Amino acid sequence: MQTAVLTEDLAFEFEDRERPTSDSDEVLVEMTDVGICKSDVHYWEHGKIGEYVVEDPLLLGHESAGVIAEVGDDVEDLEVGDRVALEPGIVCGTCEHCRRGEYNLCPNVDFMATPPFDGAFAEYVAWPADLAHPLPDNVSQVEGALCEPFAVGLHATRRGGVGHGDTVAILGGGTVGSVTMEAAKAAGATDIIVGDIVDSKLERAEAHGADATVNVREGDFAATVEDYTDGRGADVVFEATDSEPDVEALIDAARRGGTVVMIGLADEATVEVDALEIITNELDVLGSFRDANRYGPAIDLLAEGAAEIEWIADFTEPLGNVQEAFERARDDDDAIKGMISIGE
Ligand SMILES: NC(=O)C1=CN([C@@H]2O[C@H](COP(=O)(O)OP(=O)(O)OC[C@H]3O[C@@H](n4cnc5c(N)ncnc54)[C@H](O)[C@@H]3O)[C@@H](O)[C@H]2O)C=CC1
Ligand SMILES: CC(=O)[C@H](N)C(=O)O
Repeated sequence: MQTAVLTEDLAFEFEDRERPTSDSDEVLVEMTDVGICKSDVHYWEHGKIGEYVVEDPLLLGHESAGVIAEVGDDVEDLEVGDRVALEPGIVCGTCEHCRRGEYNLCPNVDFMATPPFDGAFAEYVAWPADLAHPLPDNVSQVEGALCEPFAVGLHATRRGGVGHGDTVAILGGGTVGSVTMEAAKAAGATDIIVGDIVDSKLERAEAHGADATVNVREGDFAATVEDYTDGRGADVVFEATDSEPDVEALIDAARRGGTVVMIGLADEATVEVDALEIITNELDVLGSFRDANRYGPAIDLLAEGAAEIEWIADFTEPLGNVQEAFERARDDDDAIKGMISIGE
């Protein structure tokens, strides 16, 4: 089968690899669509994210969907031909976090496209059946692949306790900011303010439900939220940029007793914070990492039309054009999400 491998020298090479077979609890999936995550772009450009270093050839891609080609002997609920979204983290199931249901925090996770674990830039992937989520007829393969970031947004809005009638402010209008906006709307938020540094991202956010936007290179995020809310502040504020987090702006944008949820993973994230502002305004400041048990809700919301996410996908390239696709994902500020189609 064809694969696109990121070599130790950070170049893409096409490698013919043996097609995997499914173990008894696995399905073999013929991949169709894989999103390019900014973490994939980061590995390609820099060879590492934190402690994770590309030391051996690696398949990138962890936002993926495909069609089942083979079913392991012990798999009961899935059939050949089923269209599925693949949840990318294989967890141990026995650590404290797995047992608490917060398996996104499992320290023993094998996560696709995170060294040394291969991702989905391959024609076939053998994957645990319980992480292969069937897609209803009205949920597309692209939406299936984008369930991964959408699940991140659903987890973050759940962490933040977004509820009916809430005002939500989101700093960052890229993939994570956009899916968080969709998740917040689905959770009942009625007022959404988005900040970014790229005008086209703000226009896209407005077209899909943002009530107010601000380019934070020209205007002030917290002041915009304050103006929109007549001085009250937002119930829940999300950090979804890839830059050093402007924690003061996030705190200032939250109402007294409100919540700040940090999602973005900046290279440089050590910041000064006025703890008194957090204490005297009784703010909840929370982190949000990946997701646990959000694929089911993600697929249900898409199937019911309660959320739309396909609009974040701007361009699609075949696996053979992976280099060009990554260059565009890196260079085109107007594009939110690039997709790789496999098997074309
Ligand atoms: N905590 C988690 O579970 C996850 C975290 N992430 C992280 O979230 C961050 C965002 O990821 P994506 O949305 O995929 O990236 P992205 O590149 O699609 O979006 C980032 C957005 O932030 C904007 N931005 C950059 N600097 C800004 C600033 N100073 N103020 C306002 N906006 C600014 C950019 O213009 C862009 O629209 C990354 O750091 C990524 O690693 C991604 C997935 C899961
Ligand atoms: C941090 C990322 O971008 C990625 N989705 C991951 O969960 O590793």
